[in-house]
Amino acid sequence: MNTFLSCDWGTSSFRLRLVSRTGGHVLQEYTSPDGVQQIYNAYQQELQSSDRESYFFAFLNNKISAFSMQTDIDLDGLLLVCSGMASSSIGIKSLAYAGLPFSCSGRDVVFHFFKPSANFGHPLLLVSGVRAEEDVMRGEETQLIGVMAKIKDVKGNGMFIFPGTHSKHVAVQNQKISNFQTFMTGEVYSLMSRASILSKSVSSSDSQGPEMEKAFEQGVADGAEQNLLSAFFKVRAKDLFGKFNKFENSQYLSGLLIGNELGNLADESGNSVFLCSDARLSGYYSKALQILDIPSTVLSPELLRYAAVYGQIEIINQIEMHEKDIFLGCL
Ligand SMILES: O=C(O)C(=O)C[C@@H](O)[C@H](O)CO
Repeated sequence: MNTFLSCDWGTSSFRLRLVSRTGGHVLQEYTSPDGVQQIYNAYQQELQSSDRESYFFAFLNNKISAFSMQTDIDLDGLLLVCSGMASSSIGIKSLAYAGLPFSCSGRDVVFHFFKPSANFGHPLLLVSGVRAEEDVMRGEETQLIGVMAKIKDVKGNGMFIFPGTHSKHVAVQNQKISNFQTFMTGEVYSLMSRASILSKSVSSSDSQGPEMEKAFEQGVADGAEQNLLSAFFKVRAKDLFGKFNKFENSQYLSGLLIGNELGNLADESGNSVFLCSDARLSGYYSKALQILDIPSTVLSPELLRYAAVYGQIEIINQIEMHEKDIFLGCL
């Protein structure tokens, strides 16, 4: 079989794709905000009448049936590959992390293979994450494997930035992850703009303009230079003193956080920086890198959209190469 189902399941998003293994073409796609966190919370509220694995399998069965109806394609028995938070303490099954150094070829991936069962009729390859001394990631390693497979001119060294709820700065040396660091940029933005006193001083908007850009630029510069806990309060002061309106202030807050995150890259001189972002955040991060004078290569947001799919294909290839019989009859 040349097609498989690819699931990139994050804390707050669910992406299911029908993929042709040759060339990595995405034939059909379904996305929803049904992140792992939401399913785990629902499982906990339902008085745990079933075990966690069965609960997640029931959810996946429903999603795959709906996907099959929507596309009018028979998906029965297709291999499902799942990366991201599905292998975490709030996912289908908690898997141990792989350690460092971690090869970007996919060779070092820790995984669990579920044969088709009465509960779930698909063979399932559940991909685990990677741990550092004091940090963890699940999902970004698979995206990085995909990026490295597609970008042939990357020499195998550099700092790879994956913006998001939990932004990752991943250091790669000789095609291996040597270390990484998480920045809670997206999550802190959401908390500060919704749940703190600053919620009264900011309003998000999709519109752009020179004033909005100026506010973002100032935020990036202040965030990179100043103590963040103190800089946060300037958002309130700017509102009270009429220096920025609430839309501009939202850009300023966003700039503060991104500037503070990227300010850490000042020590990276001599190491190439690669921005690995989807379309939603690429503009903000590339602008911030420019403002901070950090030379970087901005990878195409279209490549990042499907990086998890490309990474999963590399992982399948590696597993097939080293554990020949595992997919017998599934692929
Ligand atoms: O492994 C875990 O439990 C995580 O929390 C990893 C998380 O940071 C993802 O990498 C991105 O959200």
